[in-house]
Amino acid sequence: MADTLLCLNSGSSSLKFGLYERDDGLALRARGKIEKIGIEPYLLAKSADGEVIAERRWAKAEDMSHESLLAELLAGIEARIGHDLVGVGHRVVHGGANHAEPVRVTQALLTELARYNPLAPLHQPHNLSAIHAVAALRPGIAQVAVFDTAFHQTQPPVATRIALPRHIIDEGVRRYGFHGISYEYVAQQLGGLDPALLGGRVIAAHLGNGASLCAMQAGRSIDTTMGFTALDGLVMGSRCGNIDPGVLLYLFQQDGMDAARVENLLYRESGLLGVSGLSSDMRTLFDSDAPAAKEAIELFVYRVARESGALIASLGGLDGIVFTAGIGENSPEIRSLICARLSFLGIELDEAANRANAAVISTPASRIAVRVIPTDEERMIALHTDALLTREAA
Ligand SMILES: Nc1ncnc2c1ncn2[C@@H]1O[C@H](COP(=O)(O)OP(=O)(O)O)[C@@H](O)[C@H]1O
Ligand SMILES: CC(=O)OP(=O)(O)O
Ligand SMILES: [Mg+2]
Repeated sequence: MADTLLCLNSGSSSLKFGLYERDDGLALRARGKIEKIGIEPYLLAKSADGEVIAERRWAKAEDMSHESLLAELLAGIEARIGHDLVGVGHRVVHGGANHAEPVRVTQALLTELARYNPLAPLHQPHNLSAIHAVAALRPGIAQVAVFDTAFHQTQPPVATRIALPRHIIDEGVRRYGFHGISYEYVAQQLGGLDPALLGGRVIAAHLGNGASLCAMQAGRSIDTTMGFTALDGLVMGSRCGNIDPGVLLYLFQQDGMDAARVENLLYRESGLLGVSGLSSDMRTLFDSDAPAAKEAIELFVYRVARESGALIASLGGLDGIVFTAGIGENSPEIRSLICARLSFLGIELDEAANRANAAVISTPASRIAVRVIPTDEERMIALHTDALLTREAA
């Protein structure tokens, strides 16, 4: 039986996974997602050729913690493919300043990473609890942490600096950037599809539930819209993005909110959800006739274009845009609206290609190449986990 790797991407309300065969060039054996954790968990897993291999809904009364759901997932996987799991790779959203590469999980690492829980409250505690759950269920199995921050370690110091007094900066208060696993995968794919473009100046737009832009020069991150935390930058599903810090003072001083209330407001009640008053989900907003839903979409697009302008200045020009993640891969309307706002750059969209979610959606005459590259964070985690375990065994 072939050695397999399990890769986990655990978020606030979802747990995505991929299962890869090590000796077969990391061929995908199964992938899936548990959604709506904490509400009404729903598992859908498919084989590499798309056959449904597991589907389950949990009733409200059942134990549906991340840990118990992961236990069921592991049992289900092993019932199907046997006991050949040799390693588990995890997306860890915040790696702080010390990790430019994936690392083997140790007790000391877990202690270090738990310090970042307050800096990524929607992700980090779940990332770490998945690691603890695997350690409890399969003691001794090799676990690898792959960081969302690592790809951005190539940013120049000026891009990471925050204009606060030195003693605060010295505490590690700086811009890090996130979605790095996705950006690294997109850069690799782009290198295969269009090496000349990868060698140039590119904005990669990861537009999902969390959303950010990455300015890439020669395939490396030189700037990004997320900063110290994954709250910064674009308008997101339920996060506000870039905000005047004076608003926070107002909330504390005038509205009398405490830190926990403000954290909840900024991470869970704002963004598309806050502006629309309806939903954090872009599809729901498109299905709605409510003026507030339209305003939320308009603001999302406006801010992508505005932040793109900032990154184009960081790059000193622009050669291409790559859209990825849930909205970026699947919403021709959003891509078209963003590109219309940026048409002054000489972008010309091929509307038929855009509607078809084609790989290239700009016309041959367009001064800027516009592409769609589906991201695959689980596969990127598998590549890193495999490479690290191979190095260790050598
Ligand atoms: N066809 C579509 N049109 C518009 N938005 C879409 C479409 N498909 C998915 N999305 C949006 O993608 C977002 C989820 O993106 P995803 O990358 O899966 O998020 P995450 O991994 O952060 O949970 C949701 O807002 C969802 O509505
Ligand atoms: C970092 C981040 O925002 O991730 P996600 O898009 O998965 O929420
Ligand atoms: Mg995501």
